[in-house]
Amino acid sequence: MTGSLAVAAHGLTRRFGAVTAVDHVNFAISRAMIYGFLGPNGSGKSTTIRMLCGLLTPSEGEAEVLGHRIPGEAEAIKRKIGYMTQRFSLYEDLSVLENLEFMADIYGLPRKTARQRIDQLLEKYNLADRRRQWAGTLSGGQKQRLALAAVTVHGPELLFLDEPTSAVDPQSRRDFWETLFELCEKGTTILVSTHYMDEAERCHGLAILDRGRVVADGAPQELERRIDATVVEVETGDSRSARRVLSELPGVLSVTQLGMRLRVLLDRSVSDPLAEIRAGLAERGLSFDARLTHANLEDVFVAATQSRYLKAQA
Ligand SMILES: Nc1ncnc2c1ncn2[C@@H]1O[C@H](COP(=O)(O)OP(=O)(O)OP(=O)(O)O)[C@@H](O)[C@H]1O
Repeated sequence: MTGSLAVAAHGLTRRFGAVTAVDHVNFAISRAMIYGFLGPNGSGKSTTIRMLCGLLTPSEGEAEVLGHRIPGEAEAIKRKIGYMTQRFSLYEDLSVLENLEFMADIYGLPRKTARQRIDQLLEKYNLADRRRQWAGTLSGGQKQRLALAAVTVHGPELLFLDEPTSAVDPQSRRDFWETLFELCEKGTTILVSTHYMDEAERCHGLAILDRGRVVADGAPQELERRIDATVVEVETGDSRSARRVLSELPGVLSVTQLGMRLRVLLDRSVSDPLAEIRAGLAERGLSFDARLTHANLEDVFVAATQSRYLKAQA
C-alpha cells in the first residue's frame, strides 16, 4: 500500500453461517478524503466497517488500514481511528462532560491535555452550555454532536461513521457535513455509510454496495457519467397508464414518478431508447413529451442494483 492510501481492501469477505454479509469487496480510500458507502439496509456496510475497525475478523481477504494489516495488526490501529456507530454509543446517564472525560480516559490522554481538548470540543460542537446535562436528555442533533466529539477526542487520523445522520433533522445533517469537511481539510480521512443520495453526492469517492458486493465505485460525478443506462424523462397527462406501459417495455430498469413527470431508466443495450418509449406510448394512444436527460446518483444506484438483479433472474 502506498503512503497516500488510508484504507485498501482486497477481497474482504464475512460470512455469518449461511449468510454472506460481505462478499469479496475491493476498494481504496486516499488520505484526507471523505469516502462513502451507499447501500440499502443489509447491504453489508456496517459489517465492512466493523472489519476495518478490527472488531470483526474477516472470513476471507484482508485490508490495510493506516499501514497496518487487518486481520493481524488490528490492535495497532485502534488508537488511530474513531468509530461512531448508528446508535451513537453514548452513556445516557453520564453528563456531556463525563462522556468526554470517559473517552479521554479510555484513550489514555494525560489529564491536562484531556481538559484542554475537551474544552475545545465543547466549544466547537456547541455543547459548552450543556456540559452538566445528561447525555440521555439531549436532542438528536446534540447527541450526534456529542458522539462526534467523543470519537475525535484523541485526534484520530481516520474516522468511521456508520449512518451518522439517520436520527437527526435536515439542518443538523447539513451542519454535521460542514464539520466533516472541516475535519477532512485538516487531514482526517473519513469513511461514512449512508442511504441518503444527497449525502453520497457530497463524498469525494463512493462505493455502492448491494447484497454484500461493491457494484460501482468512483467519484459521484464520474459514476453519473459512466452509468450503464440511459435516462428518459416523460411528461404525460395519464402517468398511471404510462407508468404501466413503460414498465413493461424491454430493457426498462425502473420507472419513477416525480410529480407530473416519469423518470425512466433503460439498460444501455436498448439502441434507441427514445424511439422505443415513443412507440410504446403511442401504440396505447397516450399523449406525452419525452426527452433524454442526465443521470443522477439515484439513477446510478438503481442501474447498478437493478441490472444485477435482472441478470440474476435471467
Ligand atoms: N452478527 C451477525 N450475525 C448474523 N448475521 C449478521 C450479523 N451481522 C450482520 N448480519 C447480516 O449481514 C447482512 C449485512 O448486514 P449489515 O449490518 O452489515 O448491513 P448494513 O448495510 O450495514 O445495513 P443496516 O443499515 O441495516 O445496518 C445482513 O443480512 C445482516 O442480517
